[in-house]
Amino acid sequence: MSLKTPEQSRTIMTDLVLPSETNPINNLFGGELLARMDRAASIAARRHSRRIVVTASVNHVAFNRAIPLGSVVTVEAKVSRAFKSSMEIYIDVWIEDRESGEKTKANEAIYTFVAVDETGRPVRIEEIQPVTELEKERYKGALRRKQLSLVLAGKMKADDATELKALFN
Ligand SMILES: CCCCCCCCCCCCCCCC(=O)SCCNC(=O)CCNC(=O)[C@H](O)C(C)(C)COP(=O)(O)OP(=O)(O)OC[C@H]1O[C@@H](n2cnc3c(N)ncnc32)[C@H](O)[C@@H]1OP(=O)(O)O
Repeated sequence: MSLKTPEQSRTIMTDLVLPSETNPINNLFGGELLARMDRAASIAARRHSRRIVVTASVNHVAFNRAIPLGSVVTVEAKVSRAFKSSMEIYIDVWIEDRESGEKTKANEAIYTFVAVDETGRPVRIEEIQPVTELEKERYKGALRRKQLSLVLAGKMKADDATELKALFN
């Protein structure tokens, strides 16, 4: 049987920015965006694993562009790599120009989800096979990012993070 692809987990959520979701300078609250990304990522993780999933870590968030009130925001999440029970989810955030409809990349983030059983214990999941160049690039970097996240969380010794250390050699 062929492996699942990142495309099969792709989850797209499009929504508006309402006044109750903005900060005093009329841009989307960072926390609101984090919640939207968490929701999209959890569905992508679930689509890949078909199991209960929990957020284990927010590995990276870049708020590169403020998102103004009234914007149409699209959050696109895909599993970039599946390990034993954990999955890296890559999230791209786009805003749409009201006149032209053209989409501009506003932010991106990387989350880690873990598939668990009904008692919360991690369970084995299927591997994933990247197809496009971007998917292959994200797949390749995912082990390094997993090791960095584990080192920062105090769950791995820096000495054991071989893939991460290779960056500096
Ligand atoms: C079907 C389509 C339509 C679907 C339509 C419905 C969709 C409906 C979806 C609803 C989805 C709701 C989504 C709610 C999302 C929350 O909001 S969950 C709430 C927030 N999160 C939590 O409460 C999680 C609390 N933490 C835990 O339960 C445990 O720490 C964890 C995450 C299960 C890990 O447990 P653990 O004992 O550390 O287990 P351990 O074996 O050491 O690690 C397990 C894996 O996690 C990795 N890991 C652990 N910590 C980290 C870390 N900091 N960084 C990176 N990796 C880590 C390990 O490396 C390991 O990876 P693998 O090598 O197995 O791949």
